[in-house]
Amino acid sequence: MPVVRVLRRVACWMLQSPACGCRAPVLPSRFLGTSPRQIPMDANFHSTSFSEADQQRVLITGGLGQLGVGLASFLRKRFGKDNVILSDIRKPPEHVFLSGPFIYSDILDYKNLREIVVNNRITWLFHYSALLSAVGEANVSLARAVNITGLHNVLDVAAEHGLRLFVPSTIGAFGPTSPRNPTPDLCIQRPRTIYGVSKVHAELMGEYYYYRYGLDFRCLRYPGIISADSQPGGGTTDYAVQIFHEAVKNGRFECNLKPDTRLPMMYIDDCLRATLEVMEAPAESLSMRTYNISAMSFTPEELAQEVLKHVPELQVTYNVDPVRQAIADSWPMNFDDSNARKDWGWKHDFDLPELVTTMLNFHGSESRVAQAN
Ligand SMILES: NC(=O)C1=CN([C@@H]2O[C@H](COP(=O)(O)OP(=O)(O)OC[C@H]3O[C@@H](n4cnc5c(N)ncnc54)[C@H](O)[C@@H]3O)[C@@H](O)[C@H]2O)C=CC1
Ligand SMILES: CC(=O)[C@H](N)C(=O)O
Repeated sequence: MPVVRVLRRVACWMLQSPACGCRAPVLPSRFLGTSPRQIPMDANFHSTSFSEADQQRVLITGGLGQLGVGLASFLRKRFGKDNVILSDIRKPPEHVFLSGPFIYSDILDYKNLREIVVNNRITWLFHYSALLSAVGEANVSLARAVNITGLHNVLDVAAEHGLRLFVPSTIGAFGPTSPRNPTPDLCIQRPRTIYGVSKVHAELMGEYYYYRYGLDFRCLRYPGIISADSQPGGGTTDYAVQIFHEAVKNGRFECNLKPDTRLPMMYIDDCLRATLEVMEAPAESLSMRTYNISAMSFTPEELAQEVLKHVPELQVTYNVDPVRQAIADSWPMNFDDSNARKDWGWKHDFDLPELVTTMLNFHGSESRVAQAN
């Protein structure tokens, strides 16, 4: 009988969320040994002076990439301009610098990160810094540093200061042995890129910190994201952004993936809304800490056909990049996001036709769209 009781307690500790109340208290030495990050035994990660009802103070790392500027502008509408700080290691363009707070932050510099969080009384952190799939393969050691060591710094700072932490994962966290059509939330994950390996690591570390230290870690696996006003940072799905720039600029597009390569994709507005929705979801509605989200799935050929409806003179050719093609061939073709839809009501707005009209309109081709209709 005592054995059964002990086993039950252990199972409860291993399986339940920190919120369940039946969990054993956090282990005596909560943190990481000898580093300056060592935390006193009586530290309480949730003892900041901010409550849920308080105004959030937000930090975005890696904010000058394809997604960060859009995220900042989206979150500023919700929390106020001065409460959302964009950060990166690059120099911001003037319009970004003038649009709200910007700060230098290298996620590899733990003390710098901690100073920013403390001085700005940050409560929520969106961790966007990363090297994406194609550039990651071109510079594995840098990708390992930024995507893995950088993540460790972010996790520690977030846990130490009781932050709510969002880290995006990706369709790239799956590999050739995962079910690809569709790919569920929970299945075999054996990616073969440093990017994918680092994202599986992020998913697992975030969940570990949640169960072990009560860190409020939330993660979405994004599909390829398509945005009009920002350039992609070296991924495998970049072609789906570039086709719009090229279609409008010179009426020609050379695609670096084969015409029948099917990948899950999403318009940036859906992606940013999903990100805020999962961050604002009540903890009790989240049955998992990492969710797939999905909107549409198409091949280069299907995307080109849809663009051609509006830009009939567009010429599309194919010159396959073997690195990107091998990556794409190992990724999901369709993403199963039924858990996100069930748990916190995720619903996308943009399918392929809306995506194409929105992108072309943004690129100033309203007249072409009008002509074609
Ligand atoms: N764009 C997409 O289609 C998808 C993006 N994601 C994830 O969303 C996040 C944002 O993606 P993007 O904006 O597209 O990436 P991006 O590659 O365009 O931007 C990443 C940013 O990280 C910054 N960075 C690099 N090293 C840094 C360091 N040491 N310290 C601080 N910042 C550093 C870069 O300067 C860059 O501005 C990434 O984590 C990515 O993995 C996930 C799936 C799809
Ligand atoms: C899907 C992603 O994570 C990114 N756009 C990439 O292609 O690397």
